Formats: sequence, C-alpha cells, structure tokens
Amino acid sequence: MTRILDTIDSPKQLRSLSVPQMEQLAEEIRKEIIEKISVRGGHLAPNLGVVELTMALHRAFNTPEDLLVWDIGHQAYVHKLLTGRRDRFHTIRQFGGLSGYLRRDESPYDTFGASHASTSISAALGMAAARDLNGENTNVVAIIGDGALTGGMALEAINNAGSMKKNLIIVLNDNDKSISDNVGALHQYLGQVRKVQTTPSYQRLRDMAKGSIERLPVVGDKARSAAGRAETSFKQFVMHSKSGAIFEELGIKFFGPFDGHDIPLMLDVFENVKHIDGPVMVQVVTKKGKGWEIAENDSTTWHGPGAYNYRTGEIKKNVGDPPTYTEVFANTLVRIAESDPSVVGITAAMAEGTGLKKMCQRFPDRYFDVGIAEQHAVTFAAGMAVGGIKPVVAIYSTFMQRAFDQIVHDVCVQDLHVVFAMDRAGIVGEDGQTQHGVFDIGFMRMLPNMKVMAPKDEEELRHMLYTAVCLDGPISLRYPRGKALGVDMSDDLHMLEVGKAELLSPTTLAEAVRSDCTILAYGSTVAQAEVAARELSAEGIKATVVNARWAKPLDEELFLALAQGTRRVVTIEDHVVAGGFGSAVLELFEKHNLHDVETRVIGLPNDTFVEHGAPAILKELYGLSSAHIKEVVREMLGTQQPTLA
Ligand SMILES: Cc1ncc(C[n+]2csc(CCOP(=O)(O)OP(=O)(O)O)c2C)c(N)n1
Ligand SMILES: CC(=O)[C@@H](O)[C@H](O)COP(=O)(O)O
Ligand SMILES: [Mg+2]
Repeated sequence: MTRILDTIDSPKQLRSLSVPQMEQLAEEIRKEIIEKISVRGGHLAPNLGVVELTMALHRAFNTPEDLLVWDIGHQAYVHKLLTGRRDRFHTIRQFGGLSGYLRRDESPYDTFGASHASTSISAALGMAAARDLNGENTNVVAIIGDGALTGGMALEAINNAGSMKKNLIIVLNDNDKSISDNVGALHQYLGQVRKVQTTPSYQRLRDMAKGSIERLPVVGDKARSAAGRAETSFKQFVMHSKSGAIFEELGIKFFGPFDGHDIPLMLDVFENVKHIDGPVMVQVVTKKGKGWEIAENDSTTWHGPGAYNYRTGEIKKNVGDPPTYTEVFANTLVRIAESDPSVVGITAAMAEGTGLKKMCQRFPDRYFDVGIAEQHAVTFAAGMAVGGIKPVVAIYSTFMQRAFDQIVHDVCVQDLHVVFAMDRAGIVGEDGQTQHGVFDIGFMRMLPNMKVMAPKDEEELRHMLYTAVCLDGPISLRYPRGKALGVDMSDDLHMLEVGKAELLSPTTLAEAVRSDCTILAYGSTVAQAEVAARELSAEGIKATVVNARWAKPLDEELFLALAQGTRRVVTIEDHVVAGGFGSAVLELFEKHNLHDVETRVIGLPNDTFVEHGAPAILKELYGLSSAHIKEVVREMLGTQQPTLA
C-alpha cells in the first residue's frame, strides 16, 4: 500500500490532506523514524513527541517563506521528512548524509543552524526585526522546549521580545522533560500551569475555545486587520486565568496549554495566533516518545539511544566492552567525594551524559543540576569556591564554549579553585560540526592561572581528576566520548606532578635523545602515537613517544631536551591546530630560539568545521591516525614507506 509519506515532497502536499489523512501520516512518520533510527541510533523520543506539532506548523504556516526556527534541532527529524529530505533520511548522522540537527546549507526550510540549546527565540526575534526593516510580512515562529527554556539566552530573548513588540510566535513545546527530568523554578511554574489541562474546568474551557476558534476570521489579508477581534475572542476563551501570567506581565501574550497531539486543535491555534499583533507564546503539551510505549515510559534512555532492535526495543550493547571515560570519571568523582566532603558535582542538564547522575544518587546534597545554563554553572561554581567548597563542573567541551567569559572573569581572574571536567573532547562523531569538542585546549590554555591537562587513558583520568581536586586554582581536564581503552585500573589515587610529562618509549632520556624523532602526543592521541612508533621501528626508524599530560604548564625541560637531541618533533592532538597543544610547543621552541628543530603539528585543520560521521572515518580523513603520524615522520626523515619486494 502506498504510504501518504511517500507522496510528501514538500509541505505543500501536506496542506491538501484531510485530518484523517494527517493522522495516518503521523503514524507513518513515527514508524519511519523508529525503524530508520534503529540502525545507527539518533534522537528518538524528542522526535516522536513532535510529529503532530511539526505537521500542524508546516500546514498552518506558509513555509519556507514563513520561518520556523527550531531550538536545538534534535527534534527536527519530522521537519526533515516533510521538507524534501525523506529519500535521504536513512543517511542521517552518517558521513556525507543528512545532519542530525539543522543546517542552513542543507535545506531552505532550515532557517537557522542549531544543536546548542536556547538560541531559537533570539534568532527568531532577529529575523522578525530584519523582516520589519525590509518591509516584509512573513511569520516568524520559534519552537523551543521546556528544557531549552531554562537557558539564559532564551530568557534574555524573552526579555528583549517582550519590550520590542515585534510580531513573533514562540511555541513552547512542553513535554515536562529535558534529557533527564527538567529542573528549575520556571519548570515548576509551568508544571502548575500544565496541570490545569486535565481538570474538568479546563476541559470545558478548551471545548468552548474550540468552538470559538472555529468562528474566528482567519483567512486572507483581512485576517490581520481582524487581529484585535481575534485576539480578544481567542484569549477570552482559551487563556486560563493563571496560565503564563509571568510571560503576560513581560509583554508576551500567552495561550495554552494545548494538547500538542491534537491535530485539528493545533491547526486552529496556529491559524489564529498568526493574526495576533506583538509577541505571542503558545504552550503546547506533548509527550516525549509519543506512540512508542517503551520510549514514552523512559524518555531519558530513549532521548538519543544508540542502535536498537525496533521490534523488541532492546538497545544494542557489546558485552565485555571497556567502561566509558564518562563512567570512570563519575566513579572516581564519587570515590573522591567519599573522602572529601567539600567536593561537589555540577552539571548543566547533562546528568546522564556526564555521569554526574552517580553523584546525585550517592550525594544528592552535593550534586547540582542547574538546567541548560553553562554560564551560570561556572559562576555558581566560582561562588562555591569562594565559600571553600571544591566544585567539579562537568560540562561537554562543546557546551563549555558557552561559558568562556565566566571562566575568564569569574574564575581565572580571581584564581578560584574550580575543576573543569570536559567530557566529549575531540571528535565526537555523528553529532557533527557543532558538537565536536575541538577548541577547548585553545580557550583554556590562553587564560592566566588556568592549568590544562588530558589523560592518555582511563587510569590516568582517575589520577588527573584527583590531582585537579587536590591542587588549587582553576584547572581543566578533557577526555573523549565513548569507550575507554580497557587498561588495568589500580585501586589507588595519586597526584601527578604539575607540568611533568611521561616518557613512554624509550623510557630513559639518554636513549630518547638519540632517537630519530620525538612524537609529543596529547590526551587520547597517545595511543596512535605508540602504534605509529612501534610500526616505524619495524622500518628501522626510532621514534621517541611522550605522553605530554599537560598542555599548560608544558614539561619544558623534557621537551627542550628531546628537541635538541632528536632535532625532529611531531606533535599530535585531537583539537584544531590553532591555539592547541602543538601551538604551545611551537611557542616554547620560539622562546628558546630552537628555529632549526624541524617541527610538525598534527591536529584538525584550522578554519574548518569537522563534519559528522563515524569517529574512525573522521580521524582517518583529518589525519588523526597512526598511519598519518608515520607518513609525517617518514617525510621529515626523507624516507619512503618500504614496499614488499
Ligand atoms: C547549550 C547546550 N547544553 C546542553 C545541551 C544538551 N541537550 C540536548 S537536548 C537537551 C534537552 C532539551 O530539552 P527540551 O528543550 O525540553 O527538548 P526535548 O528533548 O524535551 O524535546 C539537552 C540538555 C545542548 N544541546 N545545548
Ligand atoms: C542534542 C544534544 O546536544 C545532545 O543530545 C547530544 O547529542 C548528546 O550527545 P551524547 O550522545 O554524546 O551524550
Ligand atoms: Mg522538553
């Protein structure tokens, strides 16, 4: 049987469907998403929750002329299916395939790139201001989740929108969830409002509202002139006395809550709010994971699962895999916290992702989820440090970018003891451009008072975290996404000497300075450097391998001795070249006038955003592989790869 979905090449076709056809399409879309995403994983529950909402938006608004601005974009799979990307949907998040988020270069329907939270209202308000300056008449709609609403930028934008009075529609997709349970006073406030929906009085009000909406004038150019009448009528019947009062008082007309899975109701609501002048917020209540019971019941697990069996709902796991870096970090933090009551853990809405959930379970009073509020998390930590507490702020490298000035102004200037634990450092893979953690060495290293380190494996991560907690002042460590190396783990925790690297092979300096070249590797790239050195030795090339441990302070004594001895140095890091570890080494050589040491810096290319795809593909492509290290060493030595006779 032909699916309706297969006839939808653009929202235009959607606009001619009957409501029952739209309901059938909703089911087809759910099936398509559940099946296609099962192959390699992706954002599932957020998308199942917005099927009807997305269809109603594309039908009620004249996209792409009317602008839909999605927040984060992890819930934009339905939008992709409806906007001409159905045929490529199976390629989503793979190298060369569709992005898992929004990209302006992917489709004219993607009006604003996203993946970091809380940007939609600012961007949409900017578009509304541009529209007015250009004398145009389009609708601009921001769609933001209740989680993203906890972000400072969203609140800054609401503050601005409420006073600018531009025509702007904000759809609050309230599913009562961030990745984990949502947090914060605003969330609690919206929770009280949301409850209204289930009370009989609300139901009566809603039924009345439906009748009133049907009578409203909504078509043609006359509609805008009828805005005042529409608004009064609409509000009179729909708006509960308490709902959204906070937004109303800030100058934003508030409507809702509405059932976001009720297609006719959604269509009525959107047809009407587009004729209202000034900024409007519509609260739409949806169920994360809607339509697949297993995902509805545990939307946290199903927020962004890996590959799964869509028939059984079993998420695929490889038995016997090493732990993830995240798990090792979290277990170590709990262990340190057990012996030091002043240690606390802070997350910005990533309890599962950073592993801090373990701190929450073990020490609920010493665990803080501040919402999607990285800036606040850092200054909150700084305040705690002033009070003699030792905060460990666990934030993905990419999201730490948000808090740069707080790290500078609130932590480093005051030399406060805050530990920055940056998970997902380096190439993260399928999440792509906006989520790779490839700038943090640069932005941390440049800051006065900051110390910067990265472990070569999960055992070293444990000692680094311990070192960071025991030292004083700002200190950061970075570690990659996913499985660790599976090395043996000790029981002890000991401090590492600040600014001291580890000479891995050969192990004595006397021998190391006599080798053909030095490979200075930082963090997760040490493993590739060791492989390269082993394989080069089979070719008769002696390469010294150093686990740098610190990008700041550098082990100057060791690096200078090796540079002067071997005269050839290769650095490698999982980070852009500009400002990274290799740059630090070049600065050191420059300071000591080592101009005649041949140096090569291996890292991600400057001025390039790394695409999405499997990490192995990306690392190979961008030269973060043992094969590339070998090529660079051979090139320096002027030797060719041996060929078989
Ligand atoms: C700045 C930033 N911090 C953290 C994240 C990670 N993150 C992705 S989705 C999400 C939850 C968003 O919740 P909500 O906006 O309610 O959307 P839902 O998933 O419920 O649809 C979080 C915390 C992010 N994308 N951006
Ligand atoms: C949308 C978003 O930013 C997160 O869901 C992110 O994809 C999580 O990444 P991990 O899968 O590495 O936790
Ligand atoms: Mg939500």
